Amino acid sequence: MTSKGPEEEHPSVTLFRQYLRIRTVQPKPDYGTNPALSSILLNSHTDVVPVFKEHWSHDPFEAFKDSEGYIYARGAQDMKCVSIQYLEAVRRLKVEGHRFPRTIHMTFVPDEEVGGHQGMELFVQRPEFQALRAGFALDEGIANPTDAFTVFYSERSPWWVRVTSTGRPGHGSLFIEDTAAEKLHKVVSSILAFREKEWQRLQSNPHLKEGAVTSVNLTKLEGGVAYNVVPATMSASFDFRVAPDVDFKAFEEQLQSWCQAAGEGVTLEFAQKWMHPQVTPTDGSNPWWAAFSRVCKDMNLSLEPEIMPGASDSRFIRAVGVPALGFSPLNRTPVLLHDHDERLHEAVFLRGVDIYTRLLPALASVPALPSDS
Ligand SMILES: CSCC[C@H](NC=O)C(=O)O
Ligand SMILES: [Zn+2]
Ligand SMILES: [Zn+2]
Repeated sequence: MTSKGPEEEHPSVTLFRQYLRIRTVQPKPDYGTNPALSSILLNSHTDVVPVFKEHWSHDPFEAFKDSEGYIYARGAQDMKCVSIQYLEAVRRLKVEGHRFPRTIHMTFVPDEEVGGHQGMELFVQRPEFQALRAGFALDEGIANPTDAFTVFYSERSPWWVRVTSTGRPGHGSLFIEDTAAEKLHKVVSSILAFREKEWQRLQSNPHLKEGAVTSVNLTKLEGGVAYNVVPATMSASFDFRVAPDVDFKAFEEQLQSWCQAAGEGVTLEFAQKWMHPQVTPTDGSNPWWAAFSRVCKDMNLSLEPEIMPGASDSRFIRAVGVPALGFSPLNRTPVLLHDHDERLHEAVFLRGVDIYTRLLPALASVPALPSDS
């Protein structure tokens, strides 16, 4: 009755024995932790994007698991998987009685999918965020269909630009000069020519990944009231994602000059203009990268470091000086974030828990850094 094998041991006894193993011997007790060091922040967002239910094979909020083990749901990849993988890894490490020098914090934030303006953007400015004393953060990445894992060290900056063109109105049957439409057409042509140039640059260089060039899409055209009325105003909206190595001032001047070249009365306004691109180094100069990549090497995981094409909450974290990596431990998985039939195989999900279970001890044990004092 007293002595059982390790599998059968009462969990309370296991916990007791783990506690006994911590050498809290005076006069230099090893309490295991060092709250003076900066912490590790595990961030995830809780919101998900909308669904077109009719295009789904299963109810996107049922989390249906098929006979092969694929779990279908909105958020299966982006990014409810990561939230639970963090929690499960932390739970596992706690159950095993591990203590680390650095504290691990988890944040579950709202509104990432609509820009984070009421979420992480505000939170990083709050005293509660400062109180976490984050030294390094992990946040979401994107699945990788191959054997490799993608890790993001920077992001492109979202610039949402609305170009408004004003011109002479009149009857739709006449050759009216200086119309809003023809001037808007010029700006649209200039911007779409720039798009083509960036696309070609990406296509022609196999070393460049999507996030390394600037993308733009024409996403809205507005204006007009009737077939036979030439409107005095028309507008076009563009979603630019500006690569981190671009000279932002020169780029804005380029946009202005395209508007000016189109004629009088063409102006632009920004609905979103991120101006603080930051790069988290992925070399030996960054001890967080060293710890992260060392674990991946030890686990035989191959990494593909990239610039995130879209925008995540990482940009707010990096902008307040906290290095961050965007990493969702999802390989051999088609990229289905924001798509119909978003799904994740349960084995990939579980493997991700294993990966965090190895990553977190390494990150939370990075020795004291100059930035810690
Ligand atoms: C730029 S604010 C919107 C943020 C959004 N993030 C995830 O998709 C994105 O469009 O990248
Ligand atoms: Zn996301
Ligand atoms: Zn998303």
